[in-house]
Amino acid sequence: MMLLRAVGSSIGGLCGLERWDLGGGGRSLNAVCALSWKWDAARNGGEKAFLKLVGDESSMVPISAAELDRVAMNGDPLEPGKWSRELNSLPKPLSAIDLVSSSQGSNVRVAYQGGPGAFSEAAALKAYPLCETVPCEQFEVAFKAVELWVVEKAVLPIENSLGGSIHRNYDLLLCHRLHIVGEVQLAVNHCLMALPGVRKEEIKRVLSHPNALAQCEFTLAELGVIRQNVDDTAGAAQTIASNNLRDAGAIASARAAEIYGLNIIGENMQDFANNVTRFLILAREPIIPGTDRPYKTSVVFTLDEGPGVLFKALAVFSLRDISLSKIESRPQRQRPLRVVDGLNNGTAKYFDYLFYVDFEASMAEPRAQNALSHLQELATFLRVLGSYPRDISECYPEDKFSNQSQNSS
Ligand SMILES: O=C(O)C(=O)C[C@]1(C(=O)O)C=C[C@@H](O)C=C1
Repeated sequence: MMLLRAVGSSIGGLCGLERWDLGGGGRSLNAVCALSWKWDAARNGGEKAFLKLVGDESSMVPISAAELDRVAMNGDPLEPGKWSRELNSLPKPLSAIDLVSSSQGSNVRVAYQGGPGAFSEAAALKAYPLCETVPCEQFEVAFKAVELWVVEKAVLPIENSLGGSIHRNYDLLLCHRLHIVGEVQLAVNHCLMALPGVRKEEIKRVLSHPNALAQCEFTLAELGVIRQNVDDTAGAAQTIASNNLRDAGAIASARAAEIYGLNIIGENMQDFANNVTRFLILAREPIIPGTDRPYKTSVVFTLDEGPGVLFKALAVFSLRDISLSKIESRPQRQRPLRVVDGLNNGTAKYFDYLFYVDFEASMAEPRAQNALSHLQELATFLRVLGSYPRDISECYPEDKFSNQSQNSS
């Protein structure tokens, strides 16, 4: 079964999504007919239109608005012989070179929260060095951008070594049906920056993302400045530059200082030098997990009440020698309290939780499959969020982190 998707998007956001089932074998002619039919709608909306032929979901071919123009100029799509030229523009078989560039993210659009120069953009570029990064105002917009085919991937922060979990993204993982296909760990060096000529002593307030301000809490307290939350670190730098704020500094990346023309007046502002943020890479489709490298699997589940249920749930992993790398619990928002019959004193009300667990095995391994079928017997709800390669790359280019952990052991 061949599918055709056309996505119209304007610079600022998504305008529409269409999906046709073309039936088997209709890839060429039917696809082009459907394209010229769709062209009017896309053009009239002043949109940049993309056509994606989907055999398996990985063989996407975007067609530009100029190509759409050319197809439309050719007139009646059913006129015999008209389409032989168009057939030449159909997807070509992948070459080894295509595979190398696609692993680098060439032609991949990656959404992140914040503006150019945000740490999340750096994480997206670490994951896909050749990708096109797409800034989003909120985390939720990045989730939706993937769901609505505006981008192929989103890279979003999930935890930081100083600040802990980014709970909003745990909650959003459950509200959306995206899959975790990878992770990126990024060393975060917070710089204090201000307009050229402004000295540290002149700064009365510091603007940044709340997570960034929290990571610099002690340092900023020593400076005695007022802290002001903004949507992202790069946005803080931009606000100072565009409003010519001489009494304010921003906590952001060195790249943000460069982009917005600010001077760096303090480096490594975070309370501990080795500050790392872990990001998740999200996509519409899961990857097929392998066993060729270290993998991680992320699941979320709920449990009934009863003695030792959480202990039993976690034992399914230890029984099979599977290490857990992270446990997080979040209250169940729609049903926060669970009423339980108390022994002697009537009923008690407890918070009801969702448990998020990352374990170090691939879903391709029988021990992981067995652990999850065991967990399913105990859980009232279980969802696999993704099984993906662990980020084992150097986080600090100079390997500062591992030297220090060796020294301290
Ligand atoms: O504001 C940014 O630059 C971001 O990318 C956001 C964010 C976060 O949400 O934690 C990402 C990395 C750092 O931990 C600080 C801020």
